[in-house]
Amino acid sequence: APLTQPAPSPEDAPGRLAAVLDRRLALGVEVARAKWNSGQPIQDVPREQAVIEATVNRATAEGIDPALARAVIVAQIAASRALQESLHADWKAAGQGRFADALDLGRDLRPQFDALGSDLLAALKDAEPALATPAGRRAMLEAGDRFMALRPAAARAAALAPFR
Ligand SMILES: O=C(O)C(=O)C[C@]1(C(=O)O)C=C[C@@H](O)C=C1
Repeated sequence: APLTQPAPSPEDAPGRLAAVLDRRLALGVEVARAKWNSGQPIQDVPREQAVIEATVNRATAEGIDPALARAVIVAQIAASRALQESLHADWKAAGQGRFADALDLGRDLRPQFDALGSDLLAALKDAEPALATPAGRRAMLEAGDRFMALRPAAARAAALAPFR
């Protein structure tokens, strides 16, 4: 997020959730760089299934509506894919070479996704009551547009689809 982005206030649960969603997209940028170097496909279906299953199981254990948790994580994975595809298209058009400083997907990045998953569920649990109301969903969409303003439009739209 840009340095000018105000931090969400403690009582702003949709803002906190939007901030976590933007951090997840920031990880997607790093994944896009790793996969650009390795030539690995952007989509990894077994990994997606594992992330979704872990999220739904933990949500259930923590008293979060599992259907909400599933919809949110499925949307964030779609957003990450859209972001990575957009970046690869840009890099292809620009004739971008290999990145000298990309992180390692398995060793560095997937553990960061797993760690961020805890923050995502904590923020989702706090935002859950607001998200049950039209005003809360509106606040979520506004916060998402602000926090993800600099991400590709397709990624932002996919990330926010469950709140429309
Ligand atoms: O872990 C990866 O390989 C990613 O690209 C991240 C991610 C995700 O959002 O969790 C997105 C797309 C892949 O299909 C699998 C998982």
